[in-house]
Amino acid sequence: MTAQILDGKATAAEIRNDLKARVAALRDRGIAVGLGTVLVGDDPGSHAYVGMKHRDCAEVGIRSIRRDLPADATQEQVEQAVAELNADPDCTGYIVQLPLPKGLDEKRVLELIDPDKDADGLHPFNLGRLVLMQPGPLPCTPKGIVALLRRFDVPLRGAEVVVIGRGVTAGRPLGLLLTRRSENATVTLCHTGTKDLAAHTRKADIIVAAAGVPALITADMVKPGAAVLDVGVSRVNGKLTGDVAPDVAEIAGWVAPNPGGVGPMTRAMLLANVVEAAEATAS
Ligand SMILES: Nc1nc2c(c(=O)[nH]1)N[C@@H](CN(C=O)c1ccc(C(=O)N[C@@H](CCC(=O)O)C(=O)O)cc1)CN2
Repeated sequence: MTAQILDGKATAAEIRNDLKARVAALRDRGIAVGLGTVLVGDDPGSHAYVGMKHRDCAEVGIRSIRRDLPADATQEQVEQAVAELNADPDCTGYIVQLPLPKGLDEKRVLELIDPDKDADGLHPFNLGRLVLMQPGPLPCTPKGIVALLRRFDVPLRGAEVVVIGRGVTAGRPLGLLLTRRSENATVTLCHTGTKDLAAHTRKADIIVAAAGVPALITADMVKPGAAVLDVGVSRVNGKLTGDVAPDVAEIAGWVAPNPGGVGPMTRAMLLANVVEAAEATAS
């Protein structure tokens, strides 16, 4: 079997096209949409992701607001950037690019974001809404994963899903999303303390690997026909490497590659969150 590719790049382009029309409709009603980013330090990956987010904004007609701070920025400087975006009427929503450099209090920074401008859905208030299944902005990677699975008709209802990684941007909120009544999947959240990972993955209809361990998932760990989504990113000898070994595509039914799978969907969902927030205030 050769897996069908869950093409996040093409799907994200379709979503941006739809968002472009919605941004234009808002503009016709006199409502401008603006996305802000706070980027601290020199991490090449973070710089690349933030650059791509602003490029996407330009394509869709969303105004970009950048606050770039040096690697030695103090907690006060980061909090000041957040306060400025909270107060900026041109900023519909914004994100603080993660991870922040060591020594900065990430939790405190996220808590200072105005929950109504929280384009990442990572403020505790909005994560609480997700737990309570109330409407609100959803974290972009899990929202993108669900949109990708739906776009390619991967069955979710009653599916056994194994998520590997309990991080706050991907694994943990994904478990909450997939167990909503609208998705109705059964989720096992695996992590570094999981005793026999393969015993879990072999039973799964869908595997989402977000551990950041190169080639963690190999073909012998996958049930034939399962969907496998690669979210993890590591650098091996300077080359970006995902969590899923290439031979998995020979046994899986669907594969979300990395790059080209979940990453572009994460960015598309960020724009969607900002547009949805603008539409909600306009109605
Ligand atoms: N504030 C946040 N920080 C981080 C998040 C997040 O959702 N919010 N998630 C990740 C990184 N991330 C978003 O910022 C992200 C990861 C990957 C991509 C992407 O488009 N990747 C491309 C490949 C890019 C390349 O070639 O380097 C792909 O997969 O095709 C976008 C965003 C951690 N931080």
